[in-house]
Amino acid sequence: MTVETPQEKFTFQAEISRLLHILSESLYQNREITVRELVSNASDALDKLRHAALTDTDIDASDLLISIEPNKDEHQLVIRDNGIGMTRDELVQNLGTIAHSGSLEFIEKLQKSDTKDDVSLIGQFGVGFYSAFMLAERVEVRTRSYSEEQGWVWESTGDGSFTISEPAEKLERGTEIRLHLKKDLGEFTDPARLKYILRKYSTFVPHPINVDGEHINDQPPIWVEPKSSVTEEQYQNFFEYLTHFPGQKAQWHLHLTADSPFQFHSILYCPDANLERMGFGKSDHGLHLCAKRILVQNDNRDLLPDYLRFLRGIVDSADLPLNVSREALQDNTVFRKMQKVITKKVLDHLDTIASDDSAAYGKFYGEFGSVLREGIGEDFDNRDRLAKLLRFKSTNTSAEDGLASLAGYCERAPEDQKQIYFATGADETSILRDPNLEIFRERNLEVLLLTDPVDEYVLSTLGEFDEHKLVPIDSADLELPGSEAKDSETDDEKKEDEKDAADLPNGFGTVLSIFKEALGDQVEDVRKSERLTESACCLVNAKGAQSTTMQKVLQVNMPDFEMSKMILEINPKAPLVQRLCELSVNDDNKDFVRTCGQQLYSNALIMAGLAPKADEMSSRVQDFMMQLAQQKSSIKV
Ligand SMILES: Nc1ncnc2c1ncn2[C@@H]1O[C@H](COP(=O)(O)OP(=O)(O)OP(=O)(O)O)[C@@H](O)[C@H]1O
Repeated sequence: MTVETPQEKFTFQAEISRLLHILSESLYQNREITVRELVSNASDALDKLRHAALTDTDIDASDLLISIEPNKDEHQLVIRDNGIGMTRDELVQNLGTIAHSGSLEFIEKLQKSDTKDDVSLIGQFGVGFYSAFMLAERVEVRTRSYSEEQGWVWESTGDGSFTISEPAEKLERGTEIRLHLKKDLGEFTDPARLKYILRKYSTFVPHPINVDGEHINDQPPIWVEPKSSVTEEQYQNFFEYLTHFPGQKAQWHLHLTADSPFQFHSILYCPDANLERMGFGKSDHGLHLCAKRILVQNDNRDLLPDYLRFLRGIVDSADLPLNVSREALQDNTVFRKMQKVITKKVLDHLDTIASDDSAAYGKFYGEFGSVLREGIGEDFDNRDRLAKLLRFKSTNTSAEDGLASLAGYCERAPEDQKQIYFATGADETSILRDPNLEIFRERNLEVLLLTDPVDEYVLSTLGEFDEHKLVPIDSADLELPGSEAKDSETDDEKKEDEKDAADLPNGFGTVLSIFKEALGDQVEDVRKSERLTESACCLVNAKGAQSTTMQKVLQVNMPDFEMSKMILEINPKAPLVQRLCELSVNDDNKDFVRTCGQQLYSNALIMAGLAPKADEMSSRVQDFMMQLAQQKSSIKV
């Protein structure tokens, strides 16, 4: 037995203590993931050493190896690598604090959930090492950095603190993780069981893995193989290897090979679920970037635009320099061309799915549409292509799988329809109650239903699609098919218009002017509505103004933002309005009509999701109730 002296004691960062507590209590059954995580760290350490050797010829990066040594008698499992190793400071930093931004969210999520499924995600959040405490009651790390002669021993029982000491013996370069296994976990000393686990999760590790001296991973790098020779199982295994997510299937994958003008091989995967939607923060994973099969970066986020950040995979190119910094890579011409080509190929692939299998595309869009649509604002060159990939709910029930594309919308629209109409609101039910929709319903015109303000932002950024202007239904800019070109109206149509004007109830003009006077500068205007068929009134945004939903979002985010004044539209066919017109001939009713105007405006505000002045409205409604109550009789007949 070796004796280490002296020991220095450290406390784990609070978040790590929380994580260790959760992991040690976790009932999660799939403890195999610990082996995967530790082997993955060992592989990273070998990659780092090989990378360092590119610039430092004194480093011997030959015979890199990961060895797994089970010890039944001692009830221990050792995972050893001859990689980059860690200095004392690196040990304190790397195995005592949280380095990755996403990991705090992961821990918070674990605390809230019953941890059953979420633990399997541990490797995605840069805290994989700590999974060692799911298997071990005590963990010992013996390590020596390639950059120094002195080695170090890190030790912890996962109870809130760890110690660091100098080993008695001289350590080889690299890292050894010794797991003193929990009592009931003897299976992790069984070589057959370990080989099974490693073949399942670590078969694509690009360095040899030995179990008790036997080399067990001989999987060829499938991305450089011809597509026809790669099986679905290999694609699936590689996806699991890349994502550290056992059992999750990719929605689709794209295997790309190019020889000119530059050479590259790539496999890109679209995961099944979007973790960002599940409450984890913005995904910060990247692609594995290799040059001639040697890993250059394992989280490259520059090769794909941000709006495709959900894709996972590998890109391997003989034309990329091996030894470059992130910044230098950005300036590399081949790299920039590769960005364009890969983005184009992904968009081509999405086009194909969208046209060949709308159900599959609907599933994809449901998960990742919220990320993809960011591209409309970010990627000017591909904006038109991205616009074709957008999907929305729509009032047209025959739209593909409940989601409508802009192209499909334009095909279905009458030929003289020059605009694409959209309605916005907190949810579909409240949008469908919007009185502004009445005319569209009556004339059977399709309206896109937007429940996420980001969609409205996307459509306003887009401006138009296929020569159709994108217009919110509560806009004064609305042009309905058939309502333009008054000059070319036939005599019959002109007569119809005149008849309409003559049909206006007597006193309508008086009612409008009483309303205008009552509302003063609270509104931009009060006018006759062409869009209402049933409701008495609605609010419309003045020409050029943003929609109400958009303005509400701006108001929440910018305290100084002032909503623009709206136009109150009155429906002359509504029975209440007609009665007010009759009453308006008698001057004695003027006050009553005025109060009705104020109340109609309050109602319209509520329907538009805006708040009327609560005190004024409640006393007004109370007065109305009083008037009605006084007309009732208390005598029982
Ligand atoms: N075998 C090892 N050799 C050298 N350094 C290691 C080794 N294992 C862990 N480390 C260091 O500890 C850090 C924390 O490891 P952990 O598994 O918790 O997260 P990570 O590996 O950084 O995350 P990710 O798996 O997302 O890359 C690593 O980044 C690395 O610097």
